[in-house]
Amino acid sequence: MSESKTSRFPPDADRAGLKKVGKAVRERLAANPAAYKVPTEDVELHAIGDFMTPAECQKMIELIDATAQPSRVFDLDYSSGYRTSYSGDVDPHDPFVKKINRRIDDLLDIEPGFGESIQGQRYMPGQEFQPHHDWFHPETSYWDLEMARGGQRSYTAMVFLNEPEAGGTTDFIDVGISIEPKQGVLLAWNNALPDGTTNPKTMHAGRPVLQGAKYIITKWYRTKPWN
Ligand SMILES: O=C(O)CCC(=O)C(=O)O
Ligand SMILES: [Fe+2]
Repeated sequence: MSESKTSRFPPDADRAGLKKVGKAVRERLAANPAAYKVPTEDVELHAIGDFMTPAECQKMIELIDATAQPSRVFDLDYSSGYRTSYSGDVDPHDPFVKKINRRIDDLLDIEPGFGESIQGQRYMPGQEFQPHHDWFHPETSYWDLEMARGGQRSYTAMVFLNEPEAGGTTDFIDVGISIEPKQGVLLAWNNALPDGTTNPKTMHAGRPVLQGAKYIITKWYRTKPWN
């Protein structure tokens, strides 16, 4: 990276916040018999089955279809092919969306204000989300902005709303884990290590859908109130 810039925020900004959120969620999920810990040392990754009912998933799919726009990954635009799904914030004031939001906050025991708005995504055949980290990288153009409005991304929660006929797995590339979409299943992972440093091994991808469609919701949590 040739660009050099001065930042108000060091690369490990938010280390204490990441450590604190990680500890709270770790304790919460350890006490939840419905939370299955995916067996790897590299990433704190849990799956919770039947987190949303089939009827709730269907309702969310309809909201996504009503709002979907080409996805943007910050300064990478749609045409870059990095993230080719359709996405959009489902209406955060909708009572149904609020209910699901509260349920995710409660599952993880993260303060409600720390979560970004739920984002819906729809992938059609050929569409994908290429390998990336959900945590913000210090050398990006939006680093200072994001550090100032909520801080680093701490936890990610994602729910599979349906099952594409082929493709569309969520792969943790460095860990060698590939997760098949299963309706109603929530995945949650810590973007940091227990010491509060960001975890490079959280690199993951939404692989191309080969047949059918894939619908998910994602909610990213910060370390401070987000707006
Ligand atoms: O579609 C997927 O499986 C991954 C989505 C994802 O990585 C995200 O929303 O941050
Ligand atoms: Fe992601």
